[in-house]
Amino acid sequence: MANPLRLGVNIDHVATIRNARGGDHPDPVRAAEIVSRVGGDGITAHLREDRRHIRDGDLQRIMDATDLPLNLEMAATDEMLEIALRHEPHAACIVPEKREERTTEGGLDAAGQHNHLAPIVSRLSEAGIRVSLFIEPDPRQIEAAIQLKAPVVEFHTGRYAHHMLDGEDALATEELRRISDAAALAAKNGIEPHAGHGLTFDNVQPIAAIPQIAELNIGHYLVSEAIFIGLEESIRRMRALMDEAR
Ligand SMILES: CC(=O)[C@@H](O)[C@H](O)COP(=O)(O)O
Ligand SMILES: NCC(=O)COP(=O)(O)O
Repeated sequence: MANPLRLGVNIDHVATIRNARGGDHPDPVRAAEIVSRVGGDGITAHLREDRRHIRDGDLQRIMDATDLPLNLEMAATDEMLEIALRHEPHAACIVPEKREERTTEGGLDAAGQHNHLAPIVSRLSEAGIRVSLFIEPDPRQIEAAIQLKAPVVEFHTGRYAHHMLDGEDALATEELRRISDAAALAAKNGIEPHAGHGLTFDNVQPIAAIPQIAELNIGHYLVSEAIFIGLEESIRRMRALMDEAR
């Protein structure tokens, strides 16, 4: 039997809705509690430099509210390193960040930033935080992850998701093959492959079927569907689709 596939639920966009009115509602902590209740395997939250969704105070409240592991997505900056070391989440996923972007547009250039990333990865690892690098499914970036001694990589599935959405089947298949090959290469080198970004009920199964992938992190779509079917049902359906694909 293939390895079980974990579902990390990204609750950023609960906070996006909260921040639209500046108050406390809806509270991402309540979302984290629901994730825990319906069998999600972890919480993912991205503390952006501009705090457009998750805020500093959310991190400790999320960690206090549930026993689920927190995967903190963070840019490779001194500020974020200090925050991660203070909170000591289960995992830290280093992501590229541009203030003007609407969402995380691509993977981290781990290959081009070795000297900048190396001390950050070391400090997080020394603190017992499991480091993940959010990268494109590219052998060059996997080689960089090996050099950096990152135990985990998360492949950015945004390109695949866009091709699926636009009905570009051949391009989607090609990107799926890149992700599948990259997962095999990472696993062969002792790195645990994860994947995420832009995954939906319609496109999740081919990614979930890649046997080496151990975890999917999914957020925007789950929160969007929650408006219509509730967060519990949204997570349950995603979980069922993932299990079926496996
Ligand atoms: C890194 C990543 O993919 C997630 O953090 C997710 O997309 C939600 O955050 P943004 O939409 O702010 O990028
Ligand atoms: N790292 C990807 C993630 O956490 C969720 O991305 P999305 O589902 O919000 O696009």
